[in-house]
Amino acid sequence: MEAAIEAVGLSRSFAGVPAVRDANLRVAPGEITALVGPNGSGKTTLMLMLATLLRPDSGAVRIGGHDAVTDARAARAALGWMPDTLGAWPTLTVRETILAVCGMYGLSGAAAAARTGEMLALAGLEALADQRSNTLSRGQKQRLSLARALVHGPRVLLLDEPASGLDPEARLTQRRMLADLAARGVAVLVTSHVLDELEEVAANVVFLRDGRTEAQEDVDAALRQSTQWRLRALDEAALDAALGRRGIPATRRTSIGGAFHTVEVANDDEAAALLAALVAEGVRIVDFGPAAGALEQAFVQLAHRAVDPPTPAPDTPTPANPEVAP
Ligand SMILES: Nc1ncnc2c1ncn2[C@@H]1O[C@H](COP(=O)(O)OP(=O)(O)OP(=O)(O)O)[C@@H](O)[C@H]1O
Repeated sequence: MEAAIEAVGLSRSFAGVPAVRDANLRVAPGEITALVGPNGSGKTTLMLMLATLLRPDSGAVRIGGHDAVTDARAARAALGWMPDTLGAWPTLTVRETILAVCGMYGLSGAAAAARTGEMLALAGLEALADQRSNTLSRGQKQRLSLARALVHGPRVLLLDEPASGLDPEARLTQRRMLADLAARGVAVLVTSHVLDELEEVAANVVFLRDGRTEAQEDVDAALRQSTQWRLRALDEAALDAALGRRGIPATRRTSIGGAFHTVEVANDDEAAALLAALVAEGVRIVDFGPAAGALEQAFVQLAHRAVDPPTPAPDTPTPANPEVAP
């Protein structure tokens, strides 16, 4: 199947300092892929190139089958872009903002009004429709930003930190919306630092470190290796004794949900064997799983692997702001 989003050997430097280096990724239609990496690893720079808003120094980008550099207009028609800050017209109301975006995509009159109504309902912004966009809360701005990205029914969605500023219920609604769009064939690439939530919604992960995409087999290996596991038993003393007999050091912690133990486990096989052994010994386990999400543990592991020293790229212009591709 042809990829909906494809980057091959993508690089971009600022003032000779590489921000993205030889990055590769591929997202199929109907897939949600998480783009994760430490602060400054190049996620936004990569997203801007995919969104046709920043010209790559080298490499190729295809969006919905269109070359994002030589056929930016077609690529833009295929994609919806949600930046990490709204950047809307401050004097326009929420409704006027969406109507203006409808106009950019060639919708006017009754068709634009109908589409705007749909977008307001989708984003839960009907009650705020006549409020000026610069008076919205951060979370409300995020909802408007997503509505704006969806106006033209794009087959590709690029979302930079879409959940930032949203309350838990709005995050849940957004995750359901993304899953729904993916089920209808939309390819979604999403960045976030809230990895537990990404893990729930994304089927694949691309890890960016120091501007480079990590090899998929390294990411998969890191995801399989959850070192800290969390256990809770009905009888804490019985659990302590069973772990002691097996010579497994455990740390007791307390949380809002009650006390639990954490142990070091080398991999999923070892975790499964430990659970089977404890149950066989009659320890009544009520909670057993990775102490933090697998994605979060993989992130920490990948982020701390040895890094190559940064190499200056050949001379490149220094833009004050990201340069907009024509
Ligand atoms: N317009 C610019 N001019 C100069 N340097 C830039 C520019 N944009 C980004 N950079 C640099 O490129 C690197 C990657 O930045 P980028 O914003 O892409 O990272 P990020 O992974 O999105 O970070 P975060 O998680 O903090 O949002 C950083 O070192 C940043 O300082």
